[in-house]
Amino acid sequence: TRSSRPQRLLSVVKKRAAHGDPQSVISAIDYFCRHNEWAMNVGDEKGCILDSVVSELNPERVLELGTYCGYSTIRIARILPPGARLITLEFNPDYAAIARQVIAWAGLEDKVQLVEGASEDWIPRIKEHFGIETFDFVFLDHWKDRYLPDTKLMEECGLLRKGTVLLADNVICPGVPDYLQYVRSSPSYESYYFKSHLEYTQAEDGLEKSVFLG
Ligand SMILES: Cn1cnc(CNC(=O)c2cc(-c3ccc(F)cc3)cc(O)c2O)c1
Ligand SMILES: [Mg+2]
Repeated sequence: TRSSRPQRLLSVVKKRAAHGDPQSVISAIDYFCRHNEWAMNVGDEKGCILDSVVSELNPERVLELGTYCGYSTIRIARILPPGARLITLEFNPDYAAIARQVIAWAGLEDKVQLVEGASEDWIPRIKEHFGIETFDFVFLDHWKDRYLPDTKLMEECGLLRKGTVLLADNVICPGVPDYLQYVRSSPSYESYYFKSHLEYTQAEDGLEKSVFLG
């Protein structure tokens, strides 16, 4: 049977990118998705915004919701300070299996822990399972109808502290209207919209950066 899109992405990475070189993995995926086959990675344009938010914050503890093929996982992990850790949750086992190989090809497996399962099942267990108090940075890129309930769940589980930065992908396309309304109207958040484009296209999309005020 035909290979899957994530399998095709992994084979491009192995063919075009240098083992242990995260930037070459990022470039190989972006080239393929722009010239051969679109895929729902955060992409190069929004990826540069992600890079700037992460490098300004220099987070020690990072949570990513929605791994897909690991593209944003390696974008973040490649610029984390030594000793920093990224936990990434992926519901789909096929995506997770590909992502593990992409992360390993980039040589970043020591900074990343990929966990398979539903975010609502894992979020309440992160503290005791990973020995983590709170997160410094959270990247939301999973199912769009889970952004708001999972954000409320992270608040309830005490995983956010004064100053924790949430960065949400796709706030325009496909869109997360309930999440946007919440973080923009809640007194517990200070939000900012980075206008950009849907990965590899000219359609509008953007990232919403929301600082938790406690
Ligand atoms: C199945 N699945 C596993 N994870 C997820 C969560 N991600 C998305 O849904 C997602 C979707 C799109 C997108 C798709 C079609 C379209 F026409 C326009 C945009 C872009 C993204 O950046 C995304 O993150 C979905
Ligand atoms: Mg996305």
